Amino acid sequence: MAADTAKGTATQLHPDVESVVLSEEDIRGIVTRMGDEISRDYAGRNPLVVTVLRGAFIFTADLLRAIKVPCEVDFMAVSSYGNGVKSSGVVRIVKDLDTKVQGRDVIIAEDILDSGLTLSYLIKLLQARQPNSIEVAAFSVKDIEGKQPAVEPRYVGCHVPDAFVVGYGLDFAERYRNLPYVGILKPEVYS
Ligand SMILES: O=P(O)(O)OC[C@H]1O[C@H](OP(=O)(O)OP(=O)(O)O)[C@H](O)[C@@H]1O
Ligand SMILES: Nc1nc2[nH]cnc2c(=O)[nH]1
Ligand SMILES: [Mg+2]
Repeated sequence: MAADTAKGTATQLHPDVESVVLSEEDIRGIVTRMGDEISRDYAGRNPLVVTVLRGAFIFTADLLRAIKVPCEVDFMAVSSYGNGVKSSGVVRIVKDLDTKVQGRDVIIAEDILDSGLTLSYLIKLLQARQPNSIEVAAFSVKDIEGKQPAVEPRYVGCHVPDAFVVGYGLDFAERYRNLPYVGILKPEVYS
């Protein structure tokens, strides 16, 4: 099966992927819309986009090019899933920002909001550095039945089902980040 048939240039579906949730074309539309929203809201300002490595590196690269107002970018690396499909419950800072956050309009760019642990932790950490404002741009939010997200991002790209998804920066044990689409990983790969 092809992962992106709409364009005619079909991408081959990875054998470990059960089904496609977002095609390359879907992703392009989502990121363009998010860039437009941010450009409108931040006109006349110079936001600092904080990329949450590693997962958000591809999303941020696309989002920055969709933002039409001057902006800066810096990188923070955190990890809580390690090589598994369940959060360890502990967010580990692997790399901190080089840029001063005090007085800045911060936009945290995240690839996925799942349990919300990572974003809750980051918001608290960056709030303590006294930014002028802090908002979240989440490319995807996982819909978990009966559970309200712990964080409400100002900018939401899309909702994904309650399954372990990979691609477009999202990994399992560091693999699949390079898939140009987002798909559900076959459970037999991790069970
Ligand atoms: O809402 P949560 O349950 O906290 O999950 C979301 C986080 O999990 C993933 O990061 P991971 O810890 O796998 O590190 P990675 O970005 O290096 O893959 C993802 O990139 C988010 O940052
Ligand atoms: N790759 C990946 N990382 C996650 N981190 C939290 N949820 C997910 C998910 O569904 N996929
Ligand atoms: Mg990961």
